[in-house]
Amino acid sequence: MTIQRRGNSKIPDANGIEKKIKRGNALRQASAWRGSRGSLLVVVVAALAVVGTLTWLYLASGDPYTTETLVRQAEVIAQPRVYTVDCSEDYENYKRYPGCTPQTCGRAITDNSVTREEAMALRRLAERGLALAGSDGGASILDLHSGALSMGKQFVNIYRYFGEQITDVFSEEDFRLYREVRGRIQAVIAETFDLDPSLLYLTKPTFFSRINSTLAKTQHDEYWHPHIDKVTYGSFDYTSLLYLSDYGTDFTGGRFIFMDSNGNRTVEPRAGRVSFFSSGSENLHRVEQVSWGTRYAITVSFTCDPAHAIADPAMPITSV
Ligand SMILES: O=C(O)CCC(=O)C(=O)O
Ligand SMILES: [Fe+2]
Repeated sequence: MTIQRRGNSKIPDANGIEKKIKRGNALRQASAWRGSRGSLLVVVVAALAVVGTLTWLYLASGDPYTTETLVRQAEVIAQPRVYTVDCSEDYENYKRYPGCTPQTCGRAITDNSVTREEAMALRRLAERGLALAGSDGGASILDLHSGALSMGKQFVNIYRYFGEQITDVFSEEDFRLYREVRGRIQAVIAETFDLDPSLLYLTKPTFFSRINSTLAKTQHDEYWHPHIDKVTYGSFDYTSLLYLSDYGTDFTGGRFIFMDSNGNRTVEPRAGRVSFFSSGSENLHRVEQVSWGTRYAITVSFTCDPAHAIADPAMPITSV
């Protein structure tokens, strides 16, 4: 007799059960994955919404802090490029001199007042003077008016320290060139700010600066701090800077930066370039740290107060 396997089709064998279990597991895993994929999608969509909203808010409110280059080294500016800014209240703490005290404030740059040849001659003068000593740190100054010269961690008076020897270093021609250039800077400041040039006076300090990337040794080497010239120097009403070397080729870093409430505005030094501005807190500024090379400049500044006027630097009268 044939033994029939009854109900064979209905009762699954061990293999069949195993397969079902595996299929069940696979289905459960797939649905779990579908579930986590769904929540991931929600997170991504939410993140995109947040980023989108922030970007929109940022663009709608305007870039809160920008850096604008007012003039690049390679440009040559024939006519002063003038930017007016509202005058600060600083001038109210000082006696006003009609025809001179800033009423319109601002900043301007020109490459047309001093030639590159004149700038090179002044740079050679600075190189010769500063070669006599110089700071141990990265910033040295030479003030032809007072005679102050950086030496190590302090200053010496070149006219006293070197005596008659100074006539081997500087010539009458050097002082004539300084005077000539000072006069032209005075004229362009007066014209730009609509002043009577005869009511503007050279004031102190007026100095050559040489900056390199050597580590600062004293506070005098820390030229990069933001400052306001009228606060730092008191007598200044208009500051001018005559650059004697080129940003990018003679040095890197060392750009001049106007620090406005809504951003930085930079001037890239160029030999022969004159940058000038009213000296109050409307023109808070700093110099970027020099990262390579050597930067030369002259600070030439003017006051409206005759009591703070100084004479042009001159060769001291040496005894015969
Ligand atoms: O050299 C410069 O560009 C700026 C110097 C300066 O800020 C200053 O002499 O007060
Ligand atoms: Fe300054």
